[in-house]
Amino acid sequence: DLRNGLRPLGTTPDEFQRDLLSNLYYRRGTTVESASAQDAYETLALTVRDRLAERRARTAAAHYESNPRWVYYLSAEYLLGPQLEQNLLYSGTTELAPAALKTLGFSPEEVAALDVEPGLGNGGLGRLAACLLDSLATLDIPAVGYGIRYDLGIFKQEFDNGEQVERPDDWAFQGDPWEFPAPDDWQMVGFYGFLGPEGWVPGEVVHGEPSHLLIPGYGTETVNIVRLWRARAARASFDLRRFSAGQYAEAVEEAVRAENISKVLYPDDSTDMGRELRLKQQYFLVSCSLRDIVRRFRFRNADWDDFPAKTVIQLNDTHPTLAIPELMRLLVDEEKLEWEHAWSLVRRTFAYTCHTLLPEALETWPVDMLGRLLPRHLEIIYLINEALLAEVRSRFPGDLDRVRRMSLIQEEPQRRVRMANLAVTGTFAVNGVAELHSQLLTSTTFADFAALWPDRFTNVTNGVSPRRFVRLANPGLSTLITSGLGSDAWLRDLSLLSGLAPLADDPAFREQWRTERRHAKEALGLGDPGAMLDVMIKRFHEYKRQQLKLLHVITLYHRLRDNPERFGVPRTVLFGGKAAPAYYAAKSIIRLINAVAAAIEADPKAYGLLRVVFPPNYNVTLAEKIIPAADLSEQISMAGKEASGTGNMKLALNGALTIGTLDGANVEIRDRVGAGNFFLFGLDTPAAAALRASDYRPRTYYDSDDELRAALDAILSGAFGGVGQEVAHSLLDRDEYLTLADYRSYVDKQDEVAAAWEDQEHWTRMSILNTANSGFFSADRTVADYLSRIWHASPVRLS
Ligand SMILES: CCc1ccc([C@H](C)CC(=O)N[C@@H]2O[C@H](CO)[C@@H](O)[C@H](O)[C@H]2O)cc1
Repeated sequence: DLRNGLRPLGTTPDEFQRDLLSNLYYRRGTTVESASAQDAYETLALTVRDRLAERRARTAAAHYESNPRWVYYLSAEYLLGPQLEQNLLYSGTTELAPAALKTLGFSPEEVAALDVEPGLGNGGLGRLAACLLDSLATLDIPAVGYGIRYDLGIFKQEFDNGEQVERPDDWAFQGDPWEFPAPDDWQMVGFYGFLGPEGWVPGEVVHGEPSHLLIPGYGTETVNIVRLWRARAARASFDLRRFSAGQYAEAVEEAVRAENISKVLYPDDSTDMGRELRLKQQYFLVSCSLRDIVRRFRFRNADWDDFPAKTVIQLNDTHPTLAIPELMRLLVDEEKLEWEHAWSLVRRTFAYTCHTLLPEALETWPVDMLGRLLPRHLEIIYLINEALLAEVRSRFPGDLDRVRRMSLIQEEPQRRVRMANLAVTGTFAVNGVAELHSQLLTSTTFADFAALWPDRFTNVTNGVSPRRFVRLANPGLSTLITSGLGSDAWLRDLSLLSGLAPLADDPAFREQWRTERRHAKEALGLGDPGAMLDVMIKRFHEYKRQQLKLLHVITLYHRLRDNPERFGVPRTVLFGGKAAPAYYAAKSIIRLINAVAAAIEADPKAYGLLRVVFPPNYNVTLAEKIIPAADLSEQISMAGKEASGTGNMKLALNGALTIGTLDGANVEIRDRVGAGNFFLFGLDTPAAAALRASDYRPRTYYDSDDELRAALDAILSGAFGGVGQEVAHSLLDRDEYLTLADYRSYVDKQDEVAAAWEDQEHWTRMSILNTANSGFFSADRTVADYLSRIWHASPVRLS
């Protein structure tokens, strides 16, 4: 191993420079004279990667040595973000890169622009997975993330005449210097077929080929991995006979069919579309990953009874829930364990995190589709259901409704398998992602299961990586925080931020704070740095209520035109986010926002007072630029709908003030930063639910509120490029998420925001206190909670 003759890679500028050049020659196969920016980027990446790979080798050796309890994170999505800056920071080579690149004739900015992020996720769920992996490594926990290596990630968003258009995201067409292909660890996955006397006989077999990316810990030696599976046709599937007969398409048909499984990420983040290919993707992920997990277990263990002691598998929402019947199949059909024995192992191995409250986001699969694709798994699900319903009947005799509600099989209108019920039944722990969310799960979505298994339910409030979303995204403010606290220990213990609170009373520190924030706004270059930057960045969904923010913008515009004294302070409103391609209502809101933005931009009266900007293709890279510059964070979802939110945490940590409802983690943010440092408005969850359940008439709000009526009438009249009437109609007729009911409270609260902004000393004080009191929202704390409440794994420190 490393100590035997392998010289550790150097950390001096010369050694780094030398390694960069040798990588340019020997691994990139080019010279300084003819090196392109892409050559420079890839060479730098390899040079940095080597230093992490060295730590990876030592980590793997230590993990093998200690045969620890492993945390396996199964997720259909990972939003890892751009890798270069992070790996430079985590390998301690940030300072070495600029000089070395200079010898190749390129600047760090030129090269960083080529650092394309792997967009292997939609939004919150995918980014949370990435933040948790970062914290698992930083806390030296033996862990592996498993996912799918989609060829095409989340679509690129462009605007055509204000309309969202989707372009394929071929993120790795240049190859990815950060990944390690490991085709030799391939796995076989079966689909379709029939149940013969000897068990399941698959009708189609594909290969899963893994590659992994390094997940370095910050301020520690540990380097874990995320293993991503890519579908390939089983060996030699190319049909030479057909090819030589000129049937070229047929010759590669099987290969294309196989590769399609990991071809593209499904861009929906809240509605179950029930596509068969998505089900194939989910089974492909869990089958490859479980075989790999069993292979790793077998390295050091022989007794199946040790499996739950050595292994905890976290299901990131319902998407990998097929792992439960798949492990049952492996243990019963292949390892020949007794059913009950296998079931006791399975239930002690899996845990499930639910990330939503929207009924339409809870996945259900048609029994006939699942039965055709995975006949043995349907059989196993039926057997699991039998045992479940027997337990329900014995605990709640005669309660047929409860049996019907809890069954893994929905009978009406179509027979479908309820993946959330299966996830709860086959796991030892179920958690929501914020206090309010977890409460609502046990009082609504999973109330029946909470009555049956109360101890199974817990909460783990989300968190975010302080390294990526403060240190890397906001280096200026980070330096000021470190100087204010006297050390950068806060990067590994974010609770230390509380030491900033006294500095909120220090005018000099406040001045520096404002200066750093101004620099971030200038760097963003979207709107006048002196204006308040009011930011709403998240996926588009009617429950998140981008439409409410838009009604406020139109109201401000009307005030600006009709009674400027009520307008308030110069403001730039920034929207960022994608809508699922098939989500028509969300795309209408995007189009209307762009139309309103254009109308205001074209109105000289608005110049310097009000501006709406909507940079396309919001992703992790853009988030890192926008978040440090934001003054006001819009967290305005209908109470009871946003499971947690994580953008809210990133913005508060960077000193933005939040205007928000008592929803998701907003509740905990407000509790920690103090009610005086948070702009609360709107109906809370019980009030919203009551109004929703009553005969809510949105039109009454239209009739009784002049400003609201004026705003909706403007849209209806086609004042904004003649678009958006359908948005206004749906608000007046249905308004499922109580936008009109919360309008007045919101607009009035925004007036308070404007008044607060007038007093910059007061605003800066609140800004510093938001950062100081948001240490709780570190993903390190989140992982520590998962460890103490669910995972119970221990760190393996490298000597
Ligand atoms: C079936 C289609 C589908 C795909 C993805 C999802 C995700 C669960 C949606 C998601 O990203 N949820 C978000 O998860 C974040 C991390 O926990 C939370 O902070 C957000 O509140 C939640 O909306 C639901 C349904």
